Amino acid sequence: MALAIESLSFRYDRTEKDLFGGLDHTFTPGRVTAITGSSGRGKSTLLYILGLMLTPTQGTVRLHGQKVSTSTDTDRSKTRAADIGFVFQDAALDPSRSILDAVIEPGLYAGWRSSEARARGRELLESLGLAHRATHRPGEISGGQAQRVAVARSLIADPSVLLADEPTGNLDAANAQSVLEALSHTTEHDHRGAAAGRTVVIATHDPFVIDFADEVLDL
Ligand SMILES: Nc1ncnc2c1ncn2[C@@H]1O[C@H](COP(=O)(O)OP(=O)(O)OP(=O)(O)O)[C@@H](O)[C@H]1O
Repeated sequence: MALAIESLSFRYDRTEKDLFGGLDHTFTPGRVTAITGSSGRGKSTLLYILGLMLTPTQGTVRLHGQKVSTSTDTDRSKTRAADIGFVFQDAALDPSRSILDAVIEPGLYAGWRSSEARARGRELLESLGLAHRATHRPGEISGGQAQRVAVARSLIADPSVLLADEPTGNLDAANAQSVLEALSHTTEHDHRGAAAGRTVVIATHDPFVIDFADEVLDL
């Protein structure tokens, strides 16, 4: 069991209503789960909780059997760097650095050697159709290309858990397909020797993503 929520409840403040009402779910390694539900149901919030950026009001998040939702800030940051990739809806990239530098940054935080991270960064950009943009600055690429850069960045450290918030929003069908394949593909040379594949969780309204997913969690 890679990632699970147990009796999960969350409120932004006491006057707001509970978003999940004691939700239980186990996310299966090697599978893609689409989180669906109408606007405001808490799809993004659930990703932030799974990504250890928000703490549940009640209930637990378990990663590899460990109760991670209640660990210290330092431990949660370490877990995030080592295990969790996140594709945000509005990824802000440093305008002064190249696309390749933006992509490899989380790999360097996770302890990858620069040469190793750069090689993998180039591979990821290639698989997402962006090899020719590696030396460009973020201001020189389109919205759909920026979305794919955010995807490459989330994958650089080969996380066992990948959380993505509407990663195909600006993409045509061919690019949406390559994003979904990249997100769900685990490299053979996983530096931690982890098996069983990546746990991928995608918050989405996109029927193409819902169709691609192995499982759907409707909020
Ligand atoms: N920082 C915040 N403080 C207070 N309330 C918030 C905050 N962020 C989100 N909310 C509220 O929590 C609820 C869930 O928001 P969330 O963004 O998780 O929903 P969503 O299902 O992802 O929506 P969408 O499909 O529109 O992106 C909404 O009612 C939203 O207004």
